[in-house]
Amino acid sequence: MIEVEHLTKRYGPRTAVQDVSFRVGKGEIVGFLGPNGAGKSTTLRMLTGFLAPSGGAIRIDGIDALAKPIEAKKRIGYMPEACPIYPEMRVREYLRYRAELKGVASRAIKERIEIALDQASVKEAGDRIIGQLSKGTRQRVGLADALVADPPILVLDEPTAGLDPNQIRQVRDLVRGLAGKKTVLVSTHILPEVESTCDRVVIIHRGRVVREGAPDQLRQAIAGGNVLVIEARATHDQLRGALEGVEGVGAIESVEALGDGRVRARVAVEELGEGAERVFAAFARTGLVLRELRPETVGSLEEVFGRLTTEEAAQPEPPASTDESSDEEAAS
Ligand SMILES: Nc1ncnc2c1ncn2[C@@H]1O[C@H](COP(=O)(O)OP(=O)(O)OP(=O)(O)O)[C@@H](O)[C@H]1O
Repeated sequence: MIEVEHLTKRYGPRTAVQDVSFRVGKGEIVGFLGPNGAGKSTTLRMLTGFLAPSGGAIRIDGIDALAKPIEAKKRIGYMPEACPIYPEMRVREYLRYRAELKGVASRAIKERIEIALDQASVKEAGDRIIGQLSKGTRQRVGLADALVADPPILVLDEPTAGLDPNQIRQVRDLVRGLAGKKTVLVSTHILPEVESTCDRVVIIHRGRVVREGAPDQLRQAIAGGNVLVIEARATHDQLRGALEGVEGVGAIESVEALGDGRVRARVAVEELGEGAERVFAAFARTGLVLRELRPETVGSLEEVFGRLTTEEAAQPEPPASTDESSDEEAAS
């Protein structure tokens, strides 16, 4: 449904998005994850037709979005980061205005507004003045706006930014509830958000895609193979001696002295289960006390992200520009 190929955006000499390619299949919920300034909003604005790319291609539901931007836009409900909502309008009045703008047939507008209010869990605020709503409720009005024309694709830019934990949960539930019904691309810099709502994650850092996969796959990929964590009452040399020549046991990747005659080591093994059995037997043979033996796991995607961005941070910064203006803003 969404195909992005070699997308690039330069702001003067600064390249904000560089050679970004990814796809979002029909009915998929994909998280677009990256730290602040990674290029998420710039990418989303390009693929929703609000910003002209410097290079690359975008296809929305098979339509070339650069050649036929109006056709492509009709298929997308876009919720920008700072949702432009008119504070003096009432919610239903605003959604009517938006539905008309989006070309919803006039006989269908009333029903579409009620459905969108319901989907965004904001029905109770339908007759209230937007300027008097809490930030969370306003955010949900933005979501109702994205849904009002019943587009097959939703592009949501940080929909939970600035919300309290309760409101965040509501928005997450809502996005999850769209699974299978809509194709969703949702940007965030918050990892638990993608873990709990997304089928797949595209991680962007400094304008480039650094990883892509299911949240679980990403965690495994970064765990870096089969590693056992061993804690024993032993010296470094005793540990090395116990593991020497044990079948299926590879390099000792690190050893840490814990004091009190204990060490903790990370050891590469060919296979986790068998490796653990063999390490256990080897320690039993030597009579050394084994205190802990477990596969190394990466706790959360938070850690994955930390590792990825640290790897990337080792690379030099792209040249900065003082020109903050966009070179080719597209008409909305
Ligand atoms: N109009 C602009 N002119 C110049 N540089 C810009 C402009 N808009 C964004 N940038 C720069 O492009 C880079 C990517 O910004 P972008 O807003 O896309 O990041 P983001 O991942 O959405 O981050 P955030 O969550 O902070 O919005 C940043 O370095 C930003 O400073």
